[in-house]
Amino acid sequence: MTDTDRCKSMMLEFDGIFFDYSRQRATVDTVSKLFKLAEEAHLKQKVNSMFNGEHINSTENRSVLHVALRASKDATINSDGKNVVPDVWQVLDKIKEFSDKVRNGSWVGATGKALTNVVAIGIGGSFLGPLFVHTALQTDSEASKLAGGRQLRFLANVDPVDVARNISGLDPETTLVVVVSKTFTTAETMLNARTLREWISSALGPQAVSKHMVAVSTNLKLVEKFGIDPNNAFAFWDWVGGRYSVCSAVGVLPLSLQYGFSVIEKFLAGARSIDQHFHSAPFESNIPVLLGLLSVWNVSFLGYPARAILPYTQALEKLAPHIQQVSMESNGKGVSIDGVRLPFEAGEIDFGEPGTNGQHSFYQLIHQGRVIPCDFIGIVKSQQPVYLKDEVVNNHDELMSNFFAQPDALAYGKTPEQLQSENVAPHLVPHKTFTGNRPSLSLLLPSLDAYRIGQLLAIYEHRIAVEGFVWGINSFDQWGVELGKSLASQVRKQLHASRKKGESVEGFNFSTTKLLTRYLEASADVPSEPTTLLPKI
Ligand SMILES: O=P(O)(O)OC[C@H]1O[C@H](O)[C@H](O)[C@@H](O)[C@@H]1O
Repeated sequence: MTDTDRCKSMMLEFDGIFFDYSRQRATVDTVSKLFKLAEEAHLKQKVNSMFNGEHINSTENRSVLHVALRASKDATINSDGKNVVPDVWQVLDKIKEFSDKVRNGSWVGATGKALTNVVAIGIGGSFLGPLFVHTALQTDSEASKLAGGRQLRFLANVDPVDVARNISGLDPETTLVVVVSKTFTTAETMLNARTLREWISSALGPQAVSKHMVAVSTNLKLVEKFGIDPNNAFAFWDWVGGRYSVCSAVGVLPLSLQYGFSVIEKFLAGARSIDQHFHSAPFESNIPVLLGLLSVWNVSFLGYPARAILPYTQALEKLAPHIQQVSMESNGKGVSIDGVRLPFEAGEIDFGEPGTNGQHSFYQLIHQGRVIPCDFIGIVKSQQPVYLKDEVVNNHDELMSNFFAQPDALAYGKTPEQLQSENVAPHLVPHKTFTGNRPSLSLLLPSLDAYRIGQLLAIYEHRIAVEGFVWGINSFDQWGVELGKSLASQVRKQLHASRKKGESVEGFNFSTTKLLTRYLEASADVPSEPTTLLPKI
């Protein structure tokens, strides 16, 4: 087989997305062995089980049906014997109605002013996906026109500095707060929600809360208990994992408030297109399956534990942070789905930055240090073309020159012989040598609008599921986040007891006792009496 034949067989296209994996360290034979591995792992059956609503998240006894969130109205997707699609569309219709009202000014704040600013409070899956999509849409021409005069901000960290940043320059009279939490118990989100409730009610009176705060949750009882009108709550379901929830009200509500429902409907349609492809295409032409198998190849067979996500557009600057959660919370597991300790390491270390910024930061390590398989993501038509008449190329071509050059630099490198023929000083030859043979793959999207963003999201979601299915783990639970939470609540109790009653630090190991004591002593001037203090910025 010639190299051209090999390359040809490692390129494919689906619905406008061009995928080239010819720069992987894999032969055609490797790929067919990976298909055999997928068969051994019952990949096809596992994918079908997911789409059929079986309880594949066995440790939480739940189905995994984020695909139902973007199903068309007439589709049937069952969970526990019930078609969930009508419920999904009932919420989507409610979001459309509510977001239209807020956007056209028929839903106003307590003082009669239109609500032009939205602060979405949420963390983890209730934050990263919506932030990624928002950041990607901000510079899209259609979406940005529809967002004219409106602001969408995200308050995630429990750090009061994040509160200060989020309310800076905002007027409670024109602000709508959307509290987003699947459980409605997450400590960070609930404290931030109480903080912004105070911000609103101290400015406009407690009765203003019903006009200025709405919620997205699976726990509607707790929403009501918090003081949010249940009519202003937008539901989703326990078969939607937090990190897979951007297509539920978690993302659709804040994004529709900012851009209008019609734009977000296109985003859902893009994700749906990939869902259908993933569900039905044979492995050889299935983009998420190939991506997932190649990741397994890189991690488990070649021993490269990390992956760099390198989109060549600033609009995708929040893709890597979102994928970090989807991938690392899903596949960072130590035992198989049956609870048996894995004889290999699952999961992948994900990080990334948009090109070209990353090139001036960590690419040195990728070119000459450790081997990090790279995802290069390029866009054919820029969201914001710029062309200066005296320049050699337009600005997007300049960006894309790097998108095309970097994978070859990684793949082919530069040999000492080449350097010698360029008369490089002998003592510099080892420093200037590039070993090459460093794997990457390229995804080329025709443009970056709501539809393409939906496709990209679903490609990564399904790729990560494929990896988990092949590794034989449960990609849909996250028990590893619990221990830190319970230890934090022990610390919280201690801080309360020490500040209010002067109790000394007890029950912690030597190191934590020392650190806590020092922290308490050095911040003894912090008010311990109940006074309400809000950031002033
Ligand atoms: O949406 P919530 O219930 O507030 O949860 C927010 C986040 O909490 C935890 O950190 C989980 O590990 C995440 O998966 C989840 O997205």
